[in-house]
Order: sequence, then C-alpha cells, then structure tokens
Amino acid sequence: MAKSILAVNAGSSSVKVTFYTFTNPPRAIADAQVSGITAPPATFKYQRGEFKQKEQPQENLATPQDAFKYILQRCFSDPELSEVASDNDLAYICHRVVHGGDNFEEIEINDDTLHRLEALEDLAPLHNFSALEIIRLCKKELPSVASITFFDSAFHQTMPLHVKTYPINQQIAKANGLRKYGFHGISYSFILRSVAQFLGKPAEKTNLIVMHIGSGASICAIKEGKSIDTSMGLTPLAGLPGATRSGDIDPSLVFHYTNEAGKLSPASTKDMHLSMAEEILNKKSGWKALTGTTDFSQIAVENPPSEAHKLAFDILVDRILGYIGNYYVKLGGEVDALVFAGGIGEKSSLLRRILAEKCSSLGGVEEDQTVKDISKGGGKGPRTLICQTNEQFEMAYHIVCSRS
Ligand SMILES: Nc1ncnc2c1ncn2[C@@H]1O[C@H](COP(=O)(O)OP(=O)(O)O)[C@@H](O)[C@H]1O
Ligand SMILES: CC(=O)OP(=O)(O)O
Ligand SMILES: [Mg+2]
Repeated sequence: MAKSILAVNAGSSSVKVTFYTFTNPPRAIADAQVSGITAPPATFKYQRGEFKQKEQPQENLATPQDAFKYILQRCFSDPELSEVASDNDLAYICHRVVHGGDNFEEIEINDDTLHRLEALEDLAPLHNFSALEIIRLCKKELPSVASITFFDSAFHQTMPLHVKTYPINQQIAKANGLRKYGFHGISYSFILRSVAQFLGKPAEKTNLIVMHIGSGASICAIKEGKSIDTSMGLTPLAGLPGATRSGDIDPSLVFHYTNEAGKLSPASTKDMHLSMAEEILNKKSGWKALTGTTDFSQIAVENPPSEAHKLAFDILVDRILGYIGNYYVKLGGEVDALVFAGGIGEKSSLLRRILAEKCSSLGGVEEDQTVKDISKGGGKGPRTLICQTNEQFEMAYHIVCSRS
C-alpha cells in the first residue's frame, strides 16, 4: 500500500492533524483535532470518511504536545483506519512552524536544521516551541519518517523593504534580524490559490485583503498574488488582538504596566525564557484579559453577557477596520475580494455582518464549500468571500508537488 502524509498544524489554541494519500491532489484519509487548549476542557474532533466524532477527553490536554500525543494514539489505534497504523505507513510528516526567520523554503529536519530552528524559538513564543516539541517527539517516536517543516513567515518574503523595516538603528536591526516577518502564510497561500481559482483568475493577477481571524489573528494585503503587507510583525504579537495577545499597543506601555516594571527580573518559564512583559502581552492579554474567556463564540453574540464582552468585540471590529482601510488604499482600491478565514472568520457570521456593514463605503461588501461568496451590493466594489482555510492541505500539496 502506498504510504501516507501526516500534516501537523500546531496553532496557539489547537492542534490539527490530517492524514493524506500521497496523490496529486492529496486526499484526506482522516482528520483529527484538539481545540480549546487555552479554554479547558479541550475538545477532540475526529473525522474519517463519513464517520464523525466529537468528545471531551478524560485526559488533561493542557499543551499542544499532549494534544498531539493523544491524537496520534487515537488515530493509530482506530481499527477502521487501516491505512495508518504505525510509522511504517507514513512517507512524510509536515509540520507548520510559525517563525522561519530567513528560511523561505521547506526544510527537512536533521540535527543541524533542528538546532537552527531552535535558535528562533523565542520569536514565536506561543508557537515555535510547541511545533519543535512535536518535531522532537516525532523524531523519537517515529524515527523512520522524514519530518519537513513549512514556515508561516515565508509567504511574506515579498513585502517591500520599506514595509519590512522598523525605523530603528539599522546595524542592530540587521545583526539581530529585527524586522517585520508576518505569519499565517501557509494559510494565505492556500487561500490565494483557492480564491483565485474560485474567481477564475490567475493567482498572479489576483488582489485580495485576507483576514485570518482565529486565536491568533492577522490580515494580509495581496497584490498580484504577492504579500505586500501584513499586520503581524517581528513576532505574532503585533497587529490585531487575539485570544491571549494584546496586538498593537504603544511599546512604552511595557515600562508603565506597574510601578515596579523597571525593576522586574525576566521571568523565564522553565522552557520558554519569556520576559515578564512578553509573557503578559502574549499569554495574559487579549480576550482572556478583557472577558476571562479565550472562546470567541462567547463574545461574538447578539446579546453579549457583559459590557466587557461587548468591548472585546468592538475592539476587534475597530482594529480590523483600521487594516482594511489601510490595505484598501495600499492596493489602490483595486481589490478583487475581501476574504474571511480562520476559526472566527469562518464561523462568526455576526463579525462578518458587522464588518460588511461598516465596509459598505467600499462599494458592497457581505457553508461547506472551500470558498463561498457572501457579497451584497450588486457587483459594485470587492466581493466578500469566506474561505475554509486548510494549512494541513497546503503543506501536503507542496510535498506531493515537490517530491513525487
Ligand atoms: N461559532 C463561532 N463564533 C465565533 N468564534 C468561534 C466560533 N467557533 C470557534 N470560534 C473561535 O475560533 C478560535 C479558534 O480558531 P482557529 O483558527 O482554529 O485557532 P488557532 O489559532 O488555534 O489555529 C477560537 O477562539 C474559538 O473560540
Ligand atoms: C501565527 C498565529 O498566531 O497562529 P495561530 O492563529 O494558529 O495561533
Ligand atoms: Mg491557526
């Protein structure tokens, strides 16, 4: 039997895993995810063909590594999933790694490349560490299978220099790699291809404003198939707020957070070496700080349970609008579509409706297909689309295209 591809997407609140056939295009054999890692109890969802299952595991799945181990054990022990019962059935494992630094192409993991990626761990504190833990686990538990990493940041390498550059001392910036990188690029790459196909245009002639709104949220301006700007920066903290992230703030806020702030010693968690400020802004801010929940489905409701929930919703709408206006102007008003994606972008019709209403000045802005048209406005202005993004597919597709 032909071997399969295992694609792993460790997000900040979820681990999504899909097994694919080694065919062009890859076909999903089974799909498993653990979501709500930051809002326990976590939920396990499993799909194999027509068979669907959803449950709350007894085990405490508090980290992406726990979630991955659990998923693997569930899939390998499913008697109906005969295609993948052990590492012998796998040709490749693809891993989404959020921060790739100056690596733009996929990388096959060996001791040397793993060390190089370990050097980037601090730059995506909610992501790279977990992805690398999963890679280390695969190396140990599935040693015969090659692990290939794909980088979220690679898609944004086309951003112009004046967009990528922070106006700080350039010697220090260059020596330390301090620039805008941008993330969610595997998702943007999938969305660009799917939406261009849907619109019947070549990707290299397609202009989009894409919103990937999940536990981490970002927006990307795509001109003629290339990223020209995106809201995340050196790290995924910049730009829009998220489940536990502040998004953009005045950087000086850090020095005024407490009277003691200047005196704090760095709080290094055992494995991640985060400074206290980084930890607060990455893990203790966003929806969690405002409302106590990281579950946006409790916030995006017609009658919010508290003023704080309403405020959280209004903040997200306001920040997204700021970027849409910015990118609409940068694209010279030539936008084929505004695209909603990511857990919140795909599922919250309320967020989409409010944003569409507020974007009506752009000329008319408004489920189980990959791309769905929800435009209103009689053909004036950009169309509004929902795209069910699929980072696992994107990685498997690249493997099939480049290695078969
Ligand atoms: N119906 C819904 N309405 C609003 N938000 C939702 C809904 N369903 C899921 N979400 C939110 O989507 C987010 C997860 O998005 P996802 O893109 O899967 O996250 P990750 O960052 O882990 O990849 C969570 O914050 C969850 O609360
Ligand atoms: C980059 C990022 O924030 O990813 P996610 O939304 O999957 O957490
Ligand atoms: Mg994600």
